[in-house]
Amino acid sequence: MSQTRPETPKTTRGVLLFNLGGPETLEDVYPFLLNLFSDPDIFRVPRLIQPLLARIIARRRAPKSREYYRQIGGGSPLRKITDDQARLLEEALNREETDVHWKVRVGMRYAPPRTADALRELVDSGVNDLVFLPLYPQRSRTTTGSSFREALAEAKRIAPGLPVRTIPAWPVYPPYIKSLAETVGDALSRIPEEETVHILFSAHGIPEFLVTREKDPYEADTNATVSAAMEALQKFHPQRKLLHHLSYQSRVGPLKWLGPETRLELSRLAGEGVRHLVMVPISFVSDHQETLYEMDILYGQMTRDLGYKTFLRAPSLNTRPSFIHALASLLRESSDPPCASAPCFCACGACPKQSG
Ligand SMILES: C=CC1=C(C)c2cc3[nH]c(cc4nc(cc5[nH]c(cc1n2)c(C)c5CCC(=O)O)C(CCC(=O)O)=C4C)c(C)c3C=C
Ligand SMILES: [Fe+2]
Ligand SMILES: [Fe+2]
Repeated sequence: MSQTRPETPKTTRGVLLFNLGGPETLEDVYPFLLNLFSDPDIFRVPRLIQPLLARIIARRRAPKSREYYRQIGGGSPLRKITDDQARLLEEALNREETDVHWKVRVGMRYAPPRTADALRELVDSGVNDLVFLPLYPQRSRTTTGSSFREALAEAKRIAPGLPVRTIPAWPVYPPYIKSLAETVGDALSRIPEEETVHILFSAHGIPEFLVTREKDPYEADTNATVSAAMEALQKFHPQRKLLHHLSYQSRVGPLKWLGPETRLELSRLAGEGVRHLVMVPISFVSDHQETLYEMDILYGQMTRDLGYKTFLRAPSLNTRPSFIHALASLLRESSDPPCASAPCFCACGACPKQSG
């Protein structure tokens, strides 16, 4: 008589991928901006006046913002790309036979699919535990911190006791760095090998006081990504002469932001006689307004006017197989939050220094 051993039941693990979200149509621009400016983690004003101020600023910003989205086809592709990333990641994770069954969903901060809905869907489907993975490689209170704060509060409300693990950041995770270097390699392959190429990493800016006064780890994480990416590039392209720079884009409002500003760096480098430039989006893993409008259209025109011979933008990671593979290994390997040993604002509960 043959005996079948009872199989150990699989753990069903829910993964929530975080991103900002973006307006899918021009009508979505105002509600998106209203949600963004209502968030005290991204727009810091006295709590009592935030709702009123958020409406005023969103209304004032909307026409300018709409014009950007009009120029990239009438809306942000971020939702579609992130949904594709989630689907491919889930397939990659479940392809390997293990005792875990993975379910991956997207939770956006300011646009559908909203974090609370994604979380509810995962909990209702009977997951045994949850992993929160921001699609921001570098930590900042304005992005990772904000998403974690919302999602951890929501998880506590709808599923108290359900184990939650957070992956606050992955700025130098080798498979990510390799994939990022690959995108730069795509651009380099279009420039003759004997030419010196300047690589300009362009990151999304944040107000400077967050770093200087509140020790937001964003600038340090960004520097770490740049160093690791350059090390990988030099290894993969030993015969190329590569010089690199880092600047910050997308400033909003009157405060001083991290610098130098990308637009000014482009002028400075042109003044120094730089001719071949590859721009690398660094805080974003997916195409959206900041890559498609700001980099391709705005800086594209600027570099033509400034007389650059070559201006190429490294493609975004999007659904690049090596990137999906990097996220899958990150999820499989992660156990404890890496922020347990460094200052962090992710509100994961393991950070040694948190401010309210
Ligand atoms: C209010 C100030 C802002 C801070 C600080 C900020 C930080 C920050 N943002 C991203 C990534 C994205 N930003 C996006 C849009 C967007 N961001 C701001 C403002 C701040 N961002 C605004 C006003 C907007 C709307 C667009 C505009 O009017 O310019 C998006 C989505 C865009 C899309 O097309 O889908 C992303 C993604 C990071 C990584 C970051 C700090 C590290
Ligand atoms: Fe932004
Ligand atoms: Fe943390």
